[in-house]
Amino acid sequence: MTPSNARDTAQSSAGDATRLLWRMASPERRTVLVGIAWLVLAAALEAVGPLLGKHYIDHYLLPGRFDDVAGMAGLLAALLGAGITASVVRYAQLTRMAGVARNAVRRLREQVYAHVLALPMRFFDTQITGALVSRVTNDTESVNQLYRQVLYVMLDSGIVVLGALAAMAYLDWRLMLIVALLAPAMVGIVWLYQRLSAPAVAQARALKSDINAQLAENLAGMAVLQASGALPRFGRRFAGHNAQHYAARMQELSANAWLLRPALDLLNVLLMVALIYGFARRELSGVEVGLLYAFLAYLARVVEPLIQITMQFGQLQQSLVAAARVGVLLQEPAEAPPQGPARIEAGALHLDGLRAGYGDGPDVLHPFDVRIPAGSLVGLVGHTGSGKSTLLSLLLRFYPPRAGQVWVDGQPLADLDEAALRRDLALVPQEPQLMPASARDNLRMGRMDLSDADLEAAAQAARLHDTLVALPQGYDTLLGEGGVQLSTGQKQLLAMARALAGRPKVLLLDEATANIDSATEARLGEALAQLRGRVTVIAVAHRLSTVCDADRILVLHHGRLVEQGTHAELMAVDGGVYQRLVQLQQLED
Ligand SMILES: Nc1ncnc2c1ncn2[C@@H]1O[C@H](COP(=O)(O)OP(=O)(O)OP(=O)(O)O)[C@@H](O)[C@H]1O
Repeated sequence: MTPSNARDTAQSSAGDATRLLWRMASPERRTVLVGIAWLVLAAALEAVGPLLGKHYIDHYLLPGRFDDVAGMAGLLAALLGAGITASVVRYAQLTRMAGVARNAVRRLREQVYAHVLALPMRFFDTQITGALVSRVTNDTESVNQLYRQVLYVMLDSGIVVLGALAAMAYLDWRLMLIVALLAPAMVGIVWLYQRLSAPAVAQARALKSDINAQLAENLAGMAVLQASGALPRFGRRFAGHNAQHYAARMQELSANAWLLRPALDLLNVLLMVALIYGFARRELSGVEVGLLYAFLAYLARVVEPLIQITMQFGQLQQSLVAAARVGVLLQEPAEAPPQGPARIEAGALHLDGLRAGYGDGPDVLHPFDVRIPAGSLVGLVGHTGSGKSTLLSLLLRFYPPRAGQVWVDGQPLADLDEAALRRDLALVPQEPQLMPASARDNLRMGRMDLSDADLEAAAQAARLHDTLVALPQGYDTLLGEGGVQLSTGQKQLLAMARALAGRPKVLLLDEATANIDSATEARLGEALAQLRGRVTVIAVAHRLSTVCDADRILVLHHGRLVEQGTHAELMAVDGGVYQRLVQLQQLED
């Protein structure tokens, strides 16, 4: 992000960020309003202090009326009572505001998480995982700081300042006006500070997200990094980002160091001089000594909170940028859930003139018309990059087609209820993912309607049961990060069992047997054969032995359906793409 871009982001989004914060806190609007009312009361009680002091000077100290013990004791009791009550009220309210802040951030984080998970797959094509994680964790935490500052320091200090100014106006409004000059001066300082620091803050935030992204990317690809000897190059890239982050933070800190506390301290001294000058021009009678005391006491109550407020602007700036980044993520359009059929009854598919591509790129799948009867086994083959996975992605509704439609049992796939789609259409992906959880939980994947017997039956069918039973705690052994690591082939079997456990109507296999030895593959073939007639299976395979007894094989070439038929029919096409693929594979073997 260039500095000017960063400044635009920071400034244009401050309003959006404020609206977002208000929305998140709005369920507790009443608590905030009641809290403000109590804080006003606390400020009023505190403002009474110097008035009582003035009364003591004017009525007891200067006239020497020390014999009125009862009066002085009353005064002292009033002073103590006001001070203690103000402290208790403030403590209670600030604790209550902290609860509001934490609740608002909890709500925000839940909303961001749910929103991100509901975003269409194409969104993730352009996102870097670490940067997204940074938004959901760091940025929302920074928003918490914002609430704390707005609700605690700014609100509380603002009310104290107003209380002190009101008391000064009651005593002498002309002298109060001299003190009130501090407010526009402070606004000027903060404005200047924001202009100087906003771009640096936004830039530092974006760079921090880059740093997180690089770290996440490196950790995920550690084996490749180490094997390719790329560590020094990545180290230099990391150091580069880190140095830029340091420079951006230093730029912001130097604006902070010059403008916030020192500038206000200077203003404080100037005000003090102005006030004393104001008093010097008046006749210093006995009454005026009490007034001078009260004014100096109130001046401290105006200046210190104002310093507190301005000191917060550095953090405020960062938090606003973070809130804006979270806001942008929340504005990312999610798709409305379709309201169509709630089940896939049979699993008959009709691929009707599908055209597909990514972003603004060219079409990678060109229209063809294929009807797949329910319960049949269909092989999908073709060279690398021919569009096989793209076709599966359309069936999974990860991307909408540019034209055409998939029909499931005569209903548009696009209308199928989301839960039904995910339950009745299962995928065994090319790269199976294990969660850091037990084998059982990895099989169940949150589907609480599946019994242990269902899971074990699926593991039996996927030829994984014996492997799992042999683990230290059997099905309860922790797998994945920090647990037992399965081999790539075993992971594929687990992904297969996971898919079978839900008893899908349509099963998509994306190179599901690529890492499995021939003996296991043959046994899996038997398991798949048992699904015949009950489950529609579409199997993408490079290893053609997997699909040679399929009911039909679809051959894709540069995104076009160029051949289809049984293995025997396709082998009979002299010079055909399928025949060549088989011959090439025989040569490799
Ligand atoms: N997320 C994506 N963004 C942009 N282009 C993509 C994306 N995924 C695939 N492509 C492009 O679409 C084309 C088809 O890719 P696809 O993954 O469907 O091929 P495939 O037949 O499954 O290949 P393989 O056998 O290697 O898995 C390729 O040219 C690929 O570069």
